This record gives sequence, C-alpha cells and structure tokens, in this order.
Amino acid sequence: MSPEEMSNMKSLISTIASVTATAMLVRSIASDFIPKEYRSYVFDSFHSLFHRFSSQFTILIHEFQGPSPNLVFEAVEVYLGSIVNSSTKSIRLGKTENDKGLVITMDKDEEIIDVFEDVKVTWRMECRRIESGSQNDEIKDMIAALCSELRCYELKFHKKHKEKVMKSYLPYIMERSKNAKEESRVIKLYSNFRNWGSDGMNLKHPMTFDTLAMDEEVKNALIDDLESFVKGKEYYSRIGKAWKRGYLLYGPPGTGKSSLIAAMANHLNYDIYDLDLTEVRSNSNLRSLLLGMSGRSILVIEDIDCSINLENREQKEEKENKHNRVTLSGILNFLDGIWSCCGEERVIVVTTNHIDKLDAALLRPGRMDMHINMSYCKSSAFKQLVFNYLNIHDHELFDQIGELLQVVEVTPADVAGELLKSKNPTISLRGLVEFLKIKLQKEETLKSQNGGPEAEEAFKDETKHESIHDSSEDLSNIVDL
Ligand SMILES: Nc1ncnc2c1ncn2[C@@H]1O[C@H](COP(=O)(O)OP(=O)(O)OP(=O)(O)O)[C@@H](O)[C@H]1O
Ligand SMILES: [Mg+2]
Repeated sequence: MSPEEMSNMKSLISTIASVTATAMLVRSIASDFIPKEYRSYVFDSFHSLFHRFSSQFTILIHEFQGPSPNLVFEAVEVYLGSIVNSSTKSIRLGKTENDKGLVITMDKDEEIIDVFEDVKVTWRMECRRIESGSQNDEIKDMIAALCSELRCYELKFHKKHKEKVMKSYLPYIMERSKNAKEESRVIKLYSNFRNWGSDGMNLKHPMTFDTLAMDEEVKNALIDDLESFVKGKEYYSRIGKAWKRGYLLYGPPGTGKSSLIAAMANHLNYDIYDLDLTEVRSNSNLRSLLLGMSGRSILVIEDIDCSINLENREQKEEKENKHNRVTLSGILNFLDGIWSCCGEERVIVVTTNHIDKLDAALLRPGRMDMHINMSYCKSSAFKQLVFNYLNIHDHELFDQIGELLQVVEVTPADVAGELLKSKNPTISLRGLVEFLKIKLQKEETLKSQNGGPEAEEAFKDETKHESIHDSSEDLSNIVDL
C-alpha cells in the first residue's frame, strides 16, 4: 500500500468511527431533543449514512405489502418460530382454532442468529406502534384497524453473501415454512350441504394407517400408491394426465370404509370435500361445486349406489335430466373432463356396499385407479383391533378366535364393539368368543332349517342391518364440532 493509499484508508476508518459514534450519540439524545415528527427522518438519514460505510447488508421484511399481508413476512415468522433456541430470551406463544399445536413466534427486539451453508445471518424483530390519524394515509388506517403495531423483520448479513441469501436462503425459508404450515394445519371437512361453506369444520379423526385394521398387504400397497401420487407432479405432467387419483372402496357396512378415508386424509394432510349427491340439484350445480374445491383435497362420494341410480343408465338419465337432476355422466365428465384439471393434487374416493350394482362406466380403468375391498374381519385385522383397544399383542384366546374368524363373517365394527365392553383383556376376549360362537350357531341353525344359499343371504342381510345401526359412522359424525 502506498503512503497515499494508507492515508486514505486511515481517513475512511476515522470517518466510519465518527459516523458510528455520532449515530449512537444521535440515537441516545434524539428522543429528548428532536421533535417527534422529525425523529424518523433524522434516524433514517443517519441510518443510511452509516450503512454506506458498513460491510453489512440489511433486508427489511414488513408485515404488510401495501394493504395485503406480506407472504414473505408470514413465511419468516413460521421459520423463525421453528428455529428459536436457548439463546432466545423471549418468545411469543399462541394458538388459533386452525393450528394443531402451539405457535411460537419471535418477540419484539429479540435477535436470532442463524447459519445457512456457512453464512451467518442475524434476524431481529422490530415493532412500531401505529399512530392512526397522524397521517392522512388510508392504508395505514386500514392496517391500524387490524392491529396496533407494525412489525418488521430485519435480516442482516455480510454484503458478500447477498446473492446466496437472495437466491438460496430466502427460497429455502419459503419452502420450509410452507411444509411446516402444512404439517401444523388442521384438516377441514367441507360439505356440499351449504355449497361447501366459507370455512369447513375441523376434522380431528384419530384414525391413521397404524390403527386401521385391514389386510396388511393391501394397506401397504395403498400407502405406496398415495406416496407416489403425492410425489407425481412431474410424472403426471409428463404423461399429460390430470394430477388426480381415484379410489373405489367397497365392502359391507362396518368394514372401515369411512375410517379409511379419515386415515387417508390424515396421512396426506388433505381436506375432505364430502359430496352428498342427493343434495346436488343439477349437473351445473355439480360442476360449480367441483370447481369450488381447493387442490390437495379428497373428494368423497359415499354410498354412490344409494345416492344415484346407476342402473339402466341411459333411460334413467333421460328421466333425471327432465327433473334437472345430477346424472352419472355428469360425474363421469368430471372424472375425465378437461376441467377436472383445474386444481391440482386431487384424490377422489367413492364408496359402495354393493360393487355389483355399480355401472361398468364408473369401474372402467383410469376412472377409479384402485379398487379396495374392505372385507370381513380376519386374523390380522383382529390383532390390530386388539392392540388398538386392549394394548396387547398376544393372548391365549387368540388361536381360538382366529379359527372362529375363519368361518364366521363379522365386520371390524362388530369386533370393535365387543372389545369396547371391557378394558380387561380376558373378559373382553371371552365376550368376543361368546359373540362369535352365537353368530356361528345362528348361521348353522338357519342353514340346517332352510338350507341353501338364500337362507345364508337372508342371515347376512340381517347382520348387515345390525352393523349399520350399531356402529357404522359416516363422515358427518367424525368432525370435531
Ligand atoms: N377396519 C377397521 N379398523 C378399525 N376400526 C374399524 C374398522 N372398521 C370399522 N371400524 C370401527 O367401526 C366403526 C364403523 O366403521 P366405518 O364407519 O368406517 O365403516 P363403513 O365401512 O364406512 O360402514 P358404512 O358402509 O356403513 O358406511 C368405526 O368408527 C371404527 O370404530
Ligand atoms: Mg361409511
């Protein structure tokens, strides 16, 4: 360095030092001597002068972008809440109806240091009270009506990392907070009874794939299918198909079809849109309902064979059209139609007790991608139920019950009903053995009295009704009101 450069450097350093000292001095005395209305002007001027000589770069993220909430602010708030650490002295804590757990946010004037790919950054939260009426500013007044203070996150780091922070760190925060928000979100259940309504009901159904009793292989195949669907955005666009997947659940009442839908919603964290076709006035009403659904959701049409007559399709549709009713082709148009691509990541679940009654057009491959048979309770489903209800993995009565389940057709709902009767495993399982024996005896007596498959069917019908009244539930019963 030449003597001249050395002297320039010295003078620069002394200028920075004096600006810094002056800035600090001004800050400390400004509150007493500078009139309120000029304070922010004076502070800002010194602030910008100071920054001209600083190696630090600062990004300010205000809570509002004009009159609208700033999405970056919201993302930063969620992100910082997830990284508060032991060095944080004070936090803000809250929970709304739409949050699963407690929500942590950074408190005023708190600082958090974060390290991203070896870049050290400092976050600080500033609050300024909104003095409404001080300026004739409409936006300010609007915001003042919503909150009493304006919040702003200040992000500081070395100038040389500007590009990394802008191009990698901030997008990383946006992505991470999106995922965190998804995870903490409460699943909603919408019903077409009131055209979905503005805000659905909170669905807090405890059923998960861990607690659902069904054939292990089918369950795993379904989970895999859901996983690849969720990750399939690029795949679906590459093959030119709408990003949707259809599941048909069929089986007798009480075998867990509604429970499986709840488990799917919990697994995917998707909202449920429960479509009662008997409430749909026309195909155009159906179309507007389907267009009103958000993405990442499950459209459920339960008991499709009961809500729409699927037999003699053409003849029926003629009649139904006269009454301006929803038709099967209206539904099928949605499943296949061009506007089914509006909104992404949609799962459609159709349930029925009578797969044999369904129109072949609905069963065609590509419409319902997976057909899942929810069948009577067999040994593996029984063991899952016993673990759920009694918290045991084994018992001396298991073999006997397993053998009875080979010959008696009972639903998981029937078994669950018996297991609920006592918390004592032996009492509960003995009760179940008795229940199965009585059912078997009834079945055999009926067969020997009347003989033939008709009697068997009559018996099955009788027991189906019992299941419906005893323990089946539909989606309207599984909301947390
Ligand atoms: N596979 C299962 N695993 C765990 N619990 C089950 C299962 N099936 C039924 N149950 C129990 O029985 C109750 C009724 O089951 P669910 O309503 O899911 O049957 P469903 O097949 O939807 O009947 P429906 O055809 O009448 O609508 C559930 O709340 C649950 O407690
Ligand atoms: Mg059901």
